[in-house]
Amino acid sequence: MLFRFYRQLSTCVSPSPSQIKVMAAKELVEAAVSENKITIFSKTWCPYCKRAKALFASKYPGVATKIYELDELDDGAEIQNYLAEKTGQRSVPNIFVNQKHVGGCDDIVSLESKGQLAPLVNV
Ligand SMILES: N[C@@H](CCC(=O)N[C@@H](CS)C(=O)NCC(=O)O)C(=O)O
Repeated sequence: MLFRFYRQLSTCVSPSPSQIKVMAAKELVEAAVSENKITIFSKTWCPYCKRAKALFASKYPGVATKIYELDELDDGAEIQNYLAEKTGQRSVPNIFVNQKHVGGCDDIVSLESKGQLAPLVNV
């Protein structure tokens, strides 16, 4: 009886392994966005991600860019879920420039073509 009570209590107060993964994903995203000038949440096989990574590499080669390949991370699904919650965007690439969410590939291609990406990068 007492054992069952303690077991129920511990499931209430200590997070489950899946809850821990969700919390870790949130922490990773928040730390990545706050610590890096450019952060790209990507997937290795995604053509839009390849285009976005190539754009930053060619136009802003000297700017530190942190890339997370979600398909290579254990908690990639949780990171993608948290990004959807945080930004309203589920697709990759999901890109942040100087802590600002700028969207996906089409968004940065459009900003770059209008000369509006450089001011965000070079603040
Ligand atoms: N218009 C978006 C298209 C991005 C897109 O369709 N990405 C696909 C991968 S290529 C995606 O996120 N699919 C859902 C998923 O992988 O969970 C952009 O320019 O970034």
